[in-house]
Amino acid sequence: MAKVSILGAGAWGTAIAILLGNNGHEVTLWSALPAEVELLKNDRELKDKLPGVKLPDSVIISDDLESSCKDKDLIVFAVASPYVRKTAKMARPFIRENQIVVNVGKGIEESTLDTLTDILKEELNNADVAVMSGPSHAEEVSRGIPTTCVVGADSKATAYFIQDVFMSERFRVYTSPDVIGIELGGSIKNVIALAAGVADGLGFGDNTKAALMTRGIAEISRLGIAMGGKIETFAGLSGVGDLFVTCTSKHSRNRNAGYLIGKGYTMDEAMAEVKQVVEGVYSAKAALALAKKYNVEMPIVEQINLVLFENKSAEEAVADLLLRDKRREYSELKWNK
Ligand SMILES: NC(=O)C1=CN([C@@H]2O[C@H](COP(=O)(O)OP(=O)(O)OC[C@H]3O[C@@H](n4cnc5c(N)ncnc54)[C@H](O)[C@@H]3O)[C@@H](O)[C@H]2O)C=CC1
Ligand SMILES: O=C(CO)COP(=O)(O)O
Repeated sequence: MAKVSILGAGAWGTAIAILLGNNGHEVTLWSALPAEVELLKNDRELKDKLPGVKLPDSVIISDDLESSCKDKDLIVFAVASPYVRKTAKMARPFIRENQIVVNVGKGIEESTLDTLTDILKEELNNADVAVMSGPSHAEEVSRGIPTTCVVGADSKATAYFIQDVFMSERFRVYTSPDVIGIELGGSIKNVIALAAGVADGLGFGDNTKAALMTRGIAEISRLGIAMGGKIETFAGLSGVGDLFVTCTSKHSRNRNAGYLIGKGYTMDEAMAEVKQVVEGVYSAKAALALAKKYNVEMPIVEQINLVLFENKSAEEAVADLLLRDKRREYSELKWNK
């Protein structure tokens, strides 16, 4: 059994603590937020986000970062993306050489365009940093609903180790060397899910949703490949898999925020209503900046940025998407005559 610490005790960190506690590991769940620590210590349950699911008795709740990081086989970063760098800086003095760390958050830092594994590699410079992602809502993982994810790591040994720690009869883990592809799939699907939610809020139908998802994965793949990701990853769990779940699930924070925006809420009102982190809002500008940097067309990402940050009406954005210049579905496919 492994000694594991989870940094970040929101919905996802807590669901992972439940999974790994039930897998028989020695688990510590740490948070920087005193209210979160207090709540979990008192109730052994994240009542507002995962009601009715208790933490296993063995899981230790902590607000002490030093002891949480000391002598651990694995450190899981489950922090909302805007706080990953800050948390990594705080943890840095306590991270030993070659410490295995896995990011399970999904986002891109707006100011640097770094992925979350980039940030962890920079801030924890002696650590062995990996990523785990896939279609995995905390609400379902915490209840033992069958789920699959993929772990990306630079070394096979690290990927296999993390796979062993997480695998259970209800949580299947695949491995991959494509760290950047997994990071981008997980982050940018949130931006597409906002658009899918907007379409739902406007009262559009399944055709619209399927169009956004299909053209959305085309955008994600184009950017991901330009940045060194592999096409297979975007057809996999951290590509279409996560896009499907985020664009369609009642649990999705991004889809639900988009839905409210489609109904006429402002971005801030929608985020306040959803209450939990809406990562797509933080990643939208970064995705657009990456598209420009890598000279890749991302029209859905472009339009959702205009809706979120430039007050463009959602109806107008949809019309502009449909009336873009005519083109082939995939420019790589050519006629012989
Ligand atoms: N909720 C889910 O089903 C899943 C979430 N994720 C990803 O995991 C990450 C965390 O998501 P959730 O747990 O859902 O979010 P959440 O909103 O429930 O919790 C975010 C957590 O970030 C930390 N945090 C917030 N403000 C902070 C601050 N000022 N300083 C330091 N830490 C702070 C806290 O521990 C907080 O609970 C996100 O990147 C999300 O995309 C990935 C897979 C599933
Ligand atoms: O990434 C997630 C599930 O895989 C969670 O994000 P959403 O809540 O927006 O779907």
